[in-house]
Amino acid sequence: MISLLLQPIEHIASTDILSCGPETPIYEAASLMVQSGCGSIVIMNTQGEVLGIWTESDALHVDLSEEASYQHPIQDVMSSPVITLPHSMTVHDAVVKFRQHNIRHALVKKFETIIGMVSLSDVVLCQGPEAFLGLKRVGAINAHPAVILQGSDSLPVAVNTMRQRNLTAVGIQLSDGSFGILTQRDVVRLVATGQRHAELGQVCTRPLVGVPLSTSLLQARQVILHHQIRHLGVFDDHNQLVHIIGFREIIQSIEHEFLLELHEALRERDEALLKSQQSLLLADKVFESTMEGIIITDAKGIIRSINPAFSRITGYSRDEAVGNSPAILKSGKQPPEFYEYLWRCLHQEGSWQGEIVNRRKNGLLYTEHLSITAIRDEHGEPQHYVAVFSDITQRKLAEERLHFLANHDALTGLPNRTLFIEKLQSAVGQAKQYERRFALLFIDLDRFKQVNDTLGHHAGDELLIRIANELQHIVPSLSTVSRLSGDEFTILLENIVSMQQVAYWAQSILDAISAKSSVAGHEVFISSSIGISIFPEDGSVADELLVNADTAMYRAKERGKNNFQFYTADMNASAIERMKLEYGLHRALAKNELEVWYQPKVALDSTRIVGAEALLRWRHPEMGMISPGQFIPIAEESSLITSIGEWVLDTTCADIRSWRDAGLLDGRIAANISGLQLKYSNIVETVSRILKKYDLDSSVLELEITENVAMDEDSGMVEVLHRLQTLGIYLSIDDFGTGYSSLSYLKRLPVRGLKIDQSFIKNLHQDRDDAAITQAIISIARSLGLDLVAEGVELEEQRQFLVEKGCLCGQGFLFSRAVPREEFAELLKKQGVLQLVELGEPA
Ligand SMILES: Nc1nc2c(ncn2[C@@H]2O[C@H](COP(=O)(O)O[C@H]3[C@@H](O)[C@H](n4cnc5c(=O)[nH]c(N)nc54)O[C@@H]3COP(=O)(O)O)[C@@H](O)[C@H]2O)c(=O)[nH]1
Repeated sequence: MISLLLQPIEHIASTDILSCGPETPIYEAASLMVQSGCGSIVIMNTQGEVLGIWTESDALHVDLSEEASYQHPIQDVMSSPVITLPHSMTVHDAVVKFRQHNIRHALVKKFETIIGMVSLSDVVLCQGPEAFLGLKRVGAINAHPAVILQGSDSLPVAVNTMRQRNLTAVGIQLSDGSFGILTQRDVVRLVATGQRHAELGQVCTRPLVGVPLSTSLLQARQVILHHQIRHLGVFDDHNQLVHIIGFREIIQSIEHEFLLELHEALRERDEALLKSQQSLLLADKVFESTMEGIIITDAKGIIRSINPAFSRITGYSRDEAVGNSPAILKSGKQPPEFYEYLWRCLHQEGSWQGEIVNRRKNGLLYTEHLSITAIRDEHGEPQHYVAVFSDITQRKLAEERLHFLANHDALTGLPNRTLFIEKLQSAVGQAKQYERRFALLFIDLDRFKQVNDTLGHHAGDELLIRIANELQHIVPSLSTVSRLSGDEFTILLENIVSMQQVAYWAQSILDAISAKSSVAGHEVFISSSIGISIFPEDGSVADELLVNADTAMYRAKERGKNNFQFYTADMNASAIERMKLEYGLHRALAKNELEVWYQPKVALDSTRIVGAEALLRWRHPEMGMISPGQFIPIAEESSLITSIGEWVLDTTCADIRSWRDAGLLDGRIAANISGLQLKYSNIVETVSRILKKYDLDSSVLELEITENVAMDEDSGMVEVLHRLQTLGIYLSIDDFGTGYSSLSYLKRLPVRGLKIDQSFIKNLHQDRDDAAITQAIISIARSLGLDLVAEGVELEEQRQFLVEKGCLCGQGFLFSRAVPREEFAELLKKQGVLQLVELGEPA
């Protein structure tokens, strides 16, 4: 309905307009109306101006009693003024005008020319009144009761009656009982022909076409159209004429329903309009206030509109953007194929979304998340493109930062284990594809833990950062340096051509790391052990290469640290062995698998026992007796040395106590003490506590410290040794001659004895150098006033040589191997109480 109401009135106006001049006599105007079948005539002057209108109902006002009145000019009886409506006015607005002016007709004007006439009936008819007509009965239209005159009544009586009672027709009862009808149109016809006094029975139209009360208005309308008449008689069940209804009444009777419907339709339209206005307003507000930038382009991609967020993000004002292409934002970071794909998506699917790097007006790059949608017309042709984007630069930076943190070591900034494994896997893939070799270097810092423990974690961190920088500078540019954990670093050397080349880099790394450096205000000497595996020889997958480089690194540790080792297949066996030992060592103490054995120290001239060295033994349930030379380094690496060392001291003191109680021992027993134990285990307090525990005097215990440990000037060793000396402990230097003792430093140490290393004793009877060294050590000891013990005396010639040169105390298989405590007790028993003698007193 709405669409019909919104059409212009010229579409429904009737264009058959009858007109006459204002001077036209009434009868002549009536005659024109009768001839043309029109119900009205428009009165115009010669300029074509509308002066008034004369309708069928106006004909009732003609005085039929006076003949001259027919001659009067029409302008005397016309209605004026006439409402004129513009041709483009909507039907809806015309209805409003009809109601405002209480009229049923209006002329339609186009460019000052009257082109037609529109009536309320035209409006109703153009809406298709069938639906309303079908629902209503003729009895329900509230028509006037029929006015019935007699056929013998005169025409003026009928005209007066119709005028006074505002009727469009009256019924005429004829002498034969049938009915005729006189309508306004009949009156016009009679005016046109000049009849004034005729009897109604002569001039009425007969017969009166009638319908019963129950007839629907739709049927009544069809009867009217069928008979080409304008009025119907309505008869009740007793065949009495109750109403006379005309086409106009029929239409008027549904006007009410029609207007109600119209009102409802308009209300709905207004509501819909309001809603759409509100949603437009809302959309407008969203457009203006959203945080997302919005660009609307035409079909050619030219910017037609942008919102404030666009300007905020890009820096381009509305004037700068509108009329331009979004290419003003192009950063050059996306290749042409990217844009080709974007446009293909837009054409095929109507939308695209993704991330894109663009450039702000100030030249800075930013990343945006962009959604573009094509707006198509009803033919599917794109009319506009709407692009909505948000600036995700900060989010991307945060994501990148998170990604970096997840893949890099926070302290050094180097790739961490996760990223290293990725790079290693990728290196394997590349090397396989291009048949190349690469080397994996596994670097572990030696004694880094001590730096941490003694100087604190800040110093440790400082050292790690320095080493990380060092490594990055030293290796070839395409290498990847990573930090796996703590003091473990890896280096991937790609495209290697020879083992010599790898060895060169490994040595360079060792040299760089072992250089003396200052950390947290202290001079530290740090070194490293490097294990190397080569692709493809030492592994075809990342894990295998890493495990093998790690194994080779352990071999480097075993070989005295500060060196590098290439992986070899046999390393695996010893690595597994080592793992087994380490695992077993953890439970050895708890399971009582450790024992302390004793090797006698004898007076070389008399072979009488003058002391003993406590030596640790591990009776492994499966592997049998394991030498301390095998497991002490593992204990040192895994920090087990502290508890094991303490257990040795406790067991030794317990044995001393029992031998003293048995009256077997009145002398001194030596125990070995590891450098780590000395530095990090509160050795002074431990020794003091254990002596107290067994109620022993400190003079019964000797501690042997290896030469290298004793010479470590930077570790605070001297202070510990002094404290032990203060406690009354006898200190001696083990393996003397293998290290690099500075005699002046040695002189300052609170040691009382030297033990000549067995490597010199072994061949002294046949090697002049060893004999000379041994003799030199004996001289040094003498000049420094130190006791001497020769270790590893296996032959009589060795014993004699030593006695001759003045070394009077020795230890070796010539006299006894290390034996279990019970056996040692037996040895003591055989020769009586062990006296404390000044061993090896220089001659
Ligand atoms: N920190 C600790 N170190 C310890 C402890 N117990 C032993 N050790 C050290 O282990 C290394 C190996 O010791 P071991 O296998 O017991 O060998 C000792 C002797 O059995 C051996 N020896 C003695 N005489 C001879 C000989 O005539 N020939 C020969 N081939 N070997 C002989 O020498 C080792 C004693 O060496 P040393 O300590 O240098 O006097 C060794 O370094 C031990 O120090 C422990 O409890 N803690």
